[in-house]
Amino acid sequence: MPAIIDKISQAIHPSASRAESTSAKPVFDHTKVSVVFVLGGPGAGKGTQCARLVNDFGFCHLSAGDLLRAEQQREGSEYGTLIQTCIKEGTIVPMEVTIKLLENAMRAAMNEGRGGDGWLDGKGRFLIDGFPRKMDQALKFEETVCLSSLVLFYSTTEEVMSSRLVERGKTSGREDDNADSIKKRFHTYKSDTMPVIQHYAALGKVAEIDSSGTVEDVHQRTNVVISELLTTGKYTGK
Ligand SMILES: Nc1ncnc2c1ncn2[C@@H]1O[C@H](COP(=O)(O)OP(=O)(O)OP(=O)(O)O)[C@@H](O)[C@H]1O
Ligand SMILES: O=c1ccn([C@@H]2O[C@H](COP(=O)(O)O)[C@@H](O)[C@H]2O)c(=O)[nH]1
Repeated sequence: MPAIIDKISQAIHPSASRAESTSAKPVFDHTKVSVVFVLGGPGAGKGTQCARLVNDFGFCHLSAGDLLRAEQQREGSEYGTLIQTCIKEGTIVPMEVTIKLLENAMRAAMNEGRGGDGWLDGKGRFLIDGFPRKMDQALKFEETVCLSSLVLFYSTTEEVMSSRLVERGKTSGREDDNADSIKKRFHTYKSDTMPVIQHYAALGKVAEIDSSGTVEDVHQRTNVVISELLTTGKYTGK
């Protein structure tokens, strides 16, 4: 592992040993820990639906964007400025930072002693929202942290997403809910994230859900997919 990447890993998670972060096996066993990636364009409704799935199925919801914003705010973080610039410009933060934040958050959730079906006997279930945004992240996360079970892909038009973001921007306080950043985020989504969705689609691991309708409509469609995944261990799309 190059020195700069080692430095980033150690800074974000000082207790992680070098052996741990370079081990050949992923940290979590995917036969026990379910990871569902949640993708879609900016404003497609990922976070909104994840909140519903937490209630319905006891998932732990980890938003990569939220973790990065928290790291940006953390006193003493040496990545604050880097993260702030990437978010404003709609570009992607170096994968080592985001993957380490996700791994740490997953470990913390696994150690919390959560109850319920999905969390007994070393099991866990995670919604990883807004990640992986780029192929390098997808490959590295699955190699080192956990293999994913499914990609929930929320799709709608750019017009719908844009108007939702502009509306959200009136109260969100987010530095990227403005016309200039939104344009840049769409660009990154098309150039970097669409190939990730295509990659998983080729593996038969994508459930595409039209998120143009009401929150409730989208929620119902999502529940059909997740119920099948959790009952049978896979999603067939039938
Ligand atoms: N089906 C829907 N109909 C109308 N508004 C919606 C719907 N789903 C979400 N919204 C609203 O659209 C905005 C964006 O939704 P949300 O934050 O869930 O999107 P997101 O995909 O997580 O966005 P981002 O990637 O930018 O974080 C929010 O203000 C939310 O309340
Ligand atoms: O894996 C990721 C996820 C997010 N980012 C950066 O954060 C912003 C906001 O993400 P949201 O999911 O919309 O909250 C995104 O535009 C990226 O700049 C990232 O770098 N890597």
